[in-house]
Amino acid sequence: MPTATSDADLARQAADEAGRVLLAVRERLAAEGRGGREIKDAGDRSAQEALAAFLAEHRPEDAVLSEEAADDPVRLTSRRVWIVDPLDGTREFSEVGGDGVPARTDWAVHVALWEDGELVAGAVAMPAAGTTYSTDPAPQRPEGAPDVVRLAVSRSRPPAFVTALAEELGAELVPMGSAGVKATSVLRDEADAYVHAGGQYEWDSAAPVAVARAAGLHTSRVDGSPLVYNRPDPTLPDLVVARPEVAERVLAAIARVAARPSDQTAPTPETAR
Ligand SMILES: Nc1ncnc2c1ncn2[C@@H]1O[C@H](COP(=O)(O)O)[C@@H](OP(=O)(O)O)[C@H]1O
Ligand SMILES: [Mg+2]
Repeated sequence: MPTATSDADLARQAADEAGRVLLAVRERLAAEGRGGREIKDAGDRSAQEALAAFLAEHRPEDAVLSEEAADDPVRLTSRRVWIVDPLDGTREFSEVGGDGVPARTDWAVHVALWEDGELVAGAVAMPAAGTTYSTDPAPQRPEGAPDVVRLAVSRSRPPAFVTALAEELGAELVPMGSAGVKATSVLRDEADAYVHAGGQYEWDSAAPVAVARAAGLHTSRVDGSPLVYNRPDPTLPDLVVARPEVAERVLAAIARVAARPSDQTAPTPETAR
């Protein structure tokens, strides 16, 4: 159905729709006493179905690259490609508390639009927190330079490189799940930067990076080079999202850690591609 809805609004609507589905699925399965694996799988599947149906209805001409769908090579010759992660922070989504009630809010739905070489719109929904960020209207960012940098880091598998970076910077680590939650934690003033290395895919960072850029945050690879999307190989193993006031400091510290000759924690040429 053709509409006059902007791509940014559509991204937000799509992420919110998948978020509603995810909340309902999680509540139902947790009430039935199902385990983490079942909740993960049902979440991935139902959010993928919701996003695929939504995009097919509203933007039928566009290609889609999704974590949860087979990679269709048509995206490599398409002008417009939606890059989506139906459920980011799958582990946190599936965690149920001792009382049998799911409690974690650090998981997200990512919906980004790539057009002619650039990310042009996107949304990151945090359904359990009742918050959705989109590129338009752009979120506000906190301003000012902190004395002690707070680095958002994976709560389940913090990369050794980021632990070494925190020591180099004298930074505090703030653990949480989901790449989208970590990137937007800078907007919530819970962290000043999100640095990741060692493995990720385009869908993990496309929407978070689109939203972060719209808010005026620094975004790049760990070597400072630009993040490039819709490549034949969707591997995109590292990134930096940072308040502009700390970006130079963080990138300089990353370079020092990476330059340590015997440091096994530095991103290798492969992971820092
Ligand atoms: N070394 C690695 N290799 C591949 N993917 C990784 C990774 N480290 C983190 N990720 C992905 O990045 C997202 C955020 O992870 P984390 O919360 O640990 O920081 C997760 O996405 P999914 O939940 O969509 O699988 C996770 O799978
Ligand atoms: Mg992901």
